[in-house]
Amino acid sequence: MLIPFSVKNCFQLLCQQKVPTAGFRNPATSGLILQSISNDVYQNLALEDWIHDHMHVEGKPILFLWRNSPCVVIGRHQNPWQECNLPLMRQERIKLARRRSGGGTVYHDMGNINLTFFTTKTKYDRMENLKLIVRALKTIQPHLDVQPTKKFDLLLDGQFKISGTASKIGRIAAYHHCTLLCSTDRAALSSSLKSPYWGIKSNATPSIPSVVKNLQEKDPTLTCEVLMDAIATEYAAYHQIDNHVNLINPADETQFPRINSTAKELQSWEWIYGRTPKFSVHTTFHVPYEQAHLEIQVFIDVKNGRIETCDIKAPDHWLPLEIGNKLNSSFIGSKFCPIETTLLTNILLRTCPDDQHLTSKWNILCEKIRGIM
Ligand SMILES: Nc1ncnc2c1ncn2[C@@H]1O[C@H](COP(=O)(O)OC(=O)CCCC[C@@H]2CCSS2)[C@@H](O)[C@H]1O
Repeated sequence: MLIPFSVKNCFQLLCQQKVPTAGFRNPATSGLILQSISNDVYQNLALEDWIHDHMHVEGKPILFLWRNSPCVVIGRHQNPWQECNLPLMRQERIKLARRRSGGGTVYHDMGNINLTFFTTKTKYDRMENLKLIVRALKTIQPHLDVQPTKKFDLLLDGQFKISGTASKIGRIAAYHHCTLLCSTDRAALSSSLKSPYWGIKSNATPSIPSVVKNLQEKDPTLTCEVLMDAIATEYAAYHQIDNHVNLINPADETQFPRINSTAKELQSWEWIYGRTPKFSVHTTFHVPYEQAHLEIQVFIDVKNGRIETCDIKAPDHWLPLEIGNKLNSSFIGSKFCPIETTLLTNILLRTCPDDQHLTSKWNILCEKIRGIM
């Protein structure tokens, strides 16, 4: 059920903005500036969905400002194993999120500002939004050299990426969202976006890596607060609205009915990993054997994040064929995920002969397989 912005629920207060007395403008075309009080990527992405789904034909343009605790956000049609360093992210508790818009992978933390420009489909204009950001930057620091590119990045000094863009266009509404690097941890950004896996083949959208820089490295006065304030002021001036920034809580169901179930869906394994386009892995492991090494080949097809076919080719004398086959078939249908693999292989090991040699080989092999997940 679509709940219009202006009725009883949620944005009642926010939507009842006064139209300037002498103005001829329709209140529906004025605008609204929102800022999230949450730093949870799933809640903030859910709010984007909510606004997108509830925006009607006459909808006001909305600017939504939000920041997240450390996370990596992949595009709708991407493969997280190809795009990021999942073991490192698990270790450092960097969340992984899949957004609804297409495009590449970016890293967020509290030093990165996200801006979402909601409009009707007809008013959607990414270049106009980027120019607005550039104007805002110039009001604080007139000498900054920031230019939008053809792919809608923002470049500082003609070479450093400070902003990346993605968008979603619906039947009625559309949004353009982009990042703005202010004081992000660049070491965490580059290590999180370096995949340790190899041998993956897929048709997933690849990211386009760039050399990035923070605005604060150029000018230490450019804090996130200063930047958000300047952008809100510029947005207000452009739309001739009050520059009041409305703080909102994206977990508040009295304002955004049913939003928490969207956040939960965005956080689910099925959405984050399960939506990965079909891919295959062909890799080789080396395991110790009689003072040397022995080669094991692995072929795995993954569909909807689950193993569709698995062929682990280990020499017979190292792993009895029967056990290898058991392992291959037990993987079918299971999640391409280290936790699930641990559970599965522990159960399976109990059905194998109680042989210390075999157990240690099994553990080595399973560790290697977990390493590609
Ligand atoms: N935060 C951030 N900002 C700008 N550029 C980044 C960032 N993190 C990584 N990168 C660089 O961009 C490339 C990927 O560029 P690529 O062009 O492939 O992808 C994008 O730009 C997508 C932007 C999505 C913006 C959304 C807005 C709200 S939710 S996410 C990556 O390899 C890094 O080199």
